[in-house]
Amino acid sequence: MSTIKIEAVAPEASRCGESPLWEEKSNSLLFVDIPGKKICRWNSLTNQVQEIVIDSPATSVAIRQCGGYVATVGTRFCVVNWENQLVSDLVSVDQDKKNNRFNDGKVDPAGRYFAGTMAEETAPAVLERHQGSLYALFPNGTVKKYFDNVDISNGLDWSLDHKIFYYIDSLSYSVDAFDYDLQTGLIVNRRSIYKMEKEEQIPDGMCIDTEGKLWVACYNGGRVIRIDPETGKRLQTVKLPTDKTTSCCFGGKDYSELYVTSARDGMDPDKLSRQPEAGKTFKITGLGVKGIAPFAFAG
Ligand SMILES: O=C(O)[C@H](O)[C@@H](O)[C@H](O)[C@H](O)CO
Ligand SMILES: [Zn+2]
Repeated sequence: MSTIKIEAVAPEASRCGESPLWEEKSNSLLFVDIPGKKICRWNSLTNQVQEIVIDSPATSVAIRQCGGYVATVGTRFCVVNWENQLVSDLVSVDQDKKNNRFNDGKVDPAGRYFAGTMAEETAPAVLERHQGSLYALFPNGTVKKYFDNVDISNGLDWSLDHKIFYYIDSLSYSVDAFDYDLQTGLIVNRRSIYKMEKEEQIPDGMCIDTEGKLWVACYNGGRVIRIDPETGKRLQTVKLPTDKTTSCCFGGKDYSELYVTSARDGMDPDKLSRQPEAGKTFKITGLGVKGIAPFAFAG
């Protein structure tokens, strides 16, 4: 039995850290600070953080096959050139919805960049409902809209055999699954595979491990949970030292460390003084499970 250890990494706290992503070649963890309008890259070897500050909320980041990164910023899919700190627009969505922005995003095993939108919040989880949609940017530059009527488009990932797409619309308090067609990127047959328990609060970001189990960050729940998508059972709970845990990804050597982002925005001063690490990114070791490398955008 291994011992689980949790430590905050990356010196600075984010207002709302999100979209952690391990980049093997730089031994780094990328993540965003949504209201901080930043894309951050923490080098695990030097403990240094580099960041790119943008003009709109940066909500997710992904590796690009041909070099550099792609990101969702405001309602735009963008290309990020880290060397010269340039962020350039590829394509916009939700142009009729001025109060919308992207939220979580991730690249599928065929190199398509999936990301969903939501109305901007006035406070955490307080927003005009049903304004969001789920999109994907295909490698040929076209954008496909899958469905609308989303409250807070959040965690997403694919099963190890690439036949299932997992998806979270936070205010449904459910983790959902669709049948996935890797060839076409089409999703059908939506169903719920896990309903959150009361103390688990709001499902946010998620990632899959090498056993095909899902790790879900519980916003306001201060934990990540491991669920079995086949049985709908929770297998494990790992509590973190702060309540607003937002997302998770595996990284580090052999993808054996779980990185968890968190937020401090929306916490009252009393809570903040009791949870001084709010907004930090945490590294969990000793879980005894591993994750998989992120897929890179193929466009
Ligand atoms: O991190 C995100 O996905 C959202 O952008 C956040 O604002 C929170 O998750 C949300 O407030 C929880 O409901
Ligand atoms: Zn999220």
